[in-house]
Amino acid sequence: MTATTRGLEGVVAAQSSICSIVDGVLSYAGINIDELAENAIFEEVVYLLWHGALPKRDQLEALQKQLGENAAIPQEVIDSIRSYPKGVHPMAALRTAVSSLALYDEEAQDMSPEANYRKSIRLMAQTPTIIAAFARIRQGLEPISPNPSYGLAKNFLYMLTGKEPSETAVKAFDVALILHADHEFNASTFAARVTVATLTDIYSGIVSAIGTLKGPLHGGANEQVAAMLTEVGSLDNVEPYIRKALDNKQKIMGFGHRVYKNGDPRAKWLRQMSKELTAQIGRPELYEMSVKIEEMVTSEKGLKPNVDFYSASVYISLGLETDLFTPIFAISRMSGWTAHIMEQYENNRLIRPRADYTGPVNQHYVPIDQR
Ligand SMILES: CC(=O)SCCNC(=O)CCNC(=O)[C@H](O)C(C)(C)COP(=O)(O)OP(=O)(O)OC[C@H]1O[C@@H](n2cnc3c(N)ncnc32)[C@H](O)[C@@H]1OP(=O)(O)O
Ligand SMILES: O=C([O-])CC(=O)C(=O)O
Repeated sequence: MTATTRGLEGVVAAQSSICSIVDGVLSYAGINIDELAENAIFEEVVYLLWHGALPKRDQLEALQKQLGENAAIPQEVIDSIRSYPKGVHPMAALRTAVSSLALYDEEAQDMSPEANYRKSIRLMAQTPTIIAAFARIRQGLEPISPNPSYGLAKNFLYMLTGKEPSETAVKAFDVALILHADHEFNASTFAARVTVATLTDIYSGIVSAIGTLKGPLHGGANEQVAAMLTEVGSLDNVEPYIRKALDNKQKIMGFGHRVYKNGDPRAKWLRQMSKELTAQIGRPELYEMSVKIEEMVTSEKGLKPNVDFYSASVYISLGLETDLFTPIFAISRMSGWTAHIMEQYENNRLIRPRADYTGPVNQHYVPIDQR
């Protein structure tokens, strides 16, 4: 048997033509993420991940129309969301609600590529609606129906508040969605691929992915960064807070990465957005604290911020509740998860590694009274 690689570090598990990370450069279907963040809208990126090429105008308009038309969720799912305990984490609510979508999807078990594409559209369109509905229901408010004429970013912000979001907020949110859309074999995407490689349905793959993204070592880190900023509280407290955390060998959330050792190319975009947006809302200290944390963690540990670090202050600036940060990541990553699931089905082989057994050997069954 081959040597064990802890955490599968550096292991190439399959071929993929969706997303690459080469020498620290992140590209979707060969297009540098910087160009996409600068020029694209999220729906173009969704199309790019699903089809491997940017959409022409009519193709983009068709996708936007399909996403708009499919954004409403079945009444049964809304009713079930009403029954969830109000205090549960929104990622747990999302995981359950996405699972229940499958119960009302007549195509849930149809494994044809066409049906899986249609389900990908529905999952992409309905995820923001589920999250916004849960966020309102837990506050005792009525959910707001999606507006089919709005883009995905605008619609989500609108469904949360019932108010037309500002252009700045929509643009910032859209860029954040682009930056989080895919990241080759990250843990949640890999979980989705392992799941569907048994030839189970797409919903099962997405439920695995949501459960995996939730963890604080992965997508859950953005919420933890927000908690850290609150605990730090002031610029003066950064030094003692981070010193104590490092002395106690605590992980500083939003730092480090399995693949990027010289910095995450998405972080600079979020850093700049954090600078601008925190100034706009009159809370520049959130950015200043973040920069000071970065300086300290980088100089003491050599660790750079990942995508989750500055996204926290960006989302705080957009007025979003902190426990919605990871579900927002899920909205974006739904595009990548579904792209990877469809790619897995196209060229499937069961994913089944081996374990290096380290337990006792040559043991015997001992009757219960003699143990
Ligand atoms: C979207 C995303 O998923 S991005 C990642 C989001 N997660 C986080 O931000 C959580 C904080 N970061 C981490 O826990 C890690 O850096 C991970 C999980 C992202 C990557 O983990 P790995 O590739 O396994 O790195 P690993 O844990 O081996 O780190 C190497 C060393 O750096 C340390 N280290 C890594 N990240 C951090 C951190 N954020 N704070 C402090 N020390 C850290 C480790 O403790 C380890 O030290 P050691 O060699 O003395 O034991
Ligand atoms: O790739 C990873 O390990 C985590 C990550 O940055 C992502 O999923 O965006």
